Amino acid sequence: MELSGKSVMVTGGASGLGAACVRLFSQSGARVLIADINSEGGQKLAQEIGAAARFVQTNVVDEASVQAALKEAQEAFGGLHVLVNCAGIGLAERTLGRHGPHSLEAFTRVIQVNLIGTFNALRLAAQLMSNNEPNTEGERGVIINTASVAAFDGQIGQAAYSASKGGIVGMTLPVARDLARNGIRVVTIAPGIFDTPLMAALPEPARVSLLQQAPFPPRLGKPEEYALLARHIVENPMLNGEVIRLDGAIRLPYLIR
Ligand SMILES: NC(=O)C1=CN([C@@H]2O[C@H](COP(=O)(O)OP(=O)(O)OC[C@H]3O[C@@H](n4cnc5c(N)ncnc54)[C@H](O)[C@@H]3O)[C@@H](O)[C@H]2O)C=CC1
Ligand SMILES: C[C@]12CC(=O)[C@H]3[C@@H](CCC4=CC(=O)CC[C@@]43C)[C@@H]1CC[C@@H]2C(=O)C=O
Repeated sequence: MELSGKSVMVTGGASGLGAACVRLFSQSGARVLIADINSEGGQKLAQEIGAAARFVQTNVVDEASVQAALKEAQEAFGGLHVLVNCAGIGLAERTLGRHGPHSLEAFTRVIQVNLIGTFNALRLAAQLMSNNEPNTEGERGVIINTASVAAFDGQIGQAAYSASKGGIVGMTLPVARDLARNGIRVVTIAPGIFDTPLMAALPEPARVSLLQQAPFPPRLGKPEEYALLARHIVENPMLNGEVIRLDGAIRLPYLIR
């Protein structure tokens, strides 16, 4: 699907990987709805982009909140062709720590935002996309999810985070199969380690240690590199039902030192 003239919603679009998609997609001629819980960052980015962008404060976990964002896409842009799911949170907590077992509340929160929030946004977006006129390939929409390499090589302290990302990996194929009859493709990106505010939460020694494990290129990924792959997924109709690692060949060690 060609991006130019299309309507895109980016959850978590106020920061990091999502913000890079907002910038690249709007430069590519799309109109972009930034759907993020962070209103300060979202409004600032929408102002930076200008007429091609809108911000709607959105909590991906909440059905009414996502519906309100989609209503804005319908009213401001005439519908929705592409959803990029980037909203997510991190957590580091051992299953059995010094002070007792993992907090069930924290585990539930990570699953809620990362996994259920992704499904909530994609199911509601798919409904809106299904109203689109198909293009010559029969495509009505494209959905891009964000997992993590932690879905495959989760580290100590990442039970909740890895479970949430593993859930996104696991639902990619069945959701793509479900939506095939609607002409909607579904692809998940599993990033390695990217230079974003989420990553900045990691203490410097841990960052250095992780970078020493990066074969090539020996650096953090740039958010623009994530956005380049997201744009390619939109443009390439053969990509569907797949999880693509974008990681410079990194394999996470079992422990961040
Ligand atoms: N930065 C990295 O190295 C990697 C990031 N990821 C994943 O990529 C995605 C984007 O991460 P980054 O850009 O690095 O993080 P980030 O922290 O820069 O951006 C995440 C955005 O999600 C928003 N958000 C959080 N909870 C939300 C909610 N309930 N509803 C709506 N928005 C919400 C935040 O306000 C923030 O703007 C996340 O799902 C993360 O797990 C995966 C692998 C590596
Ligand atoms: C999620 C990821 C790996 C992590 O677990 C960390 C997170 C950045 C914030 C963190 C700070 C900590 O003190 C503990 C670990 C963590 C939750 C990292 C951002 C990207 C990493 C990832 O998903 C890799 O694929």
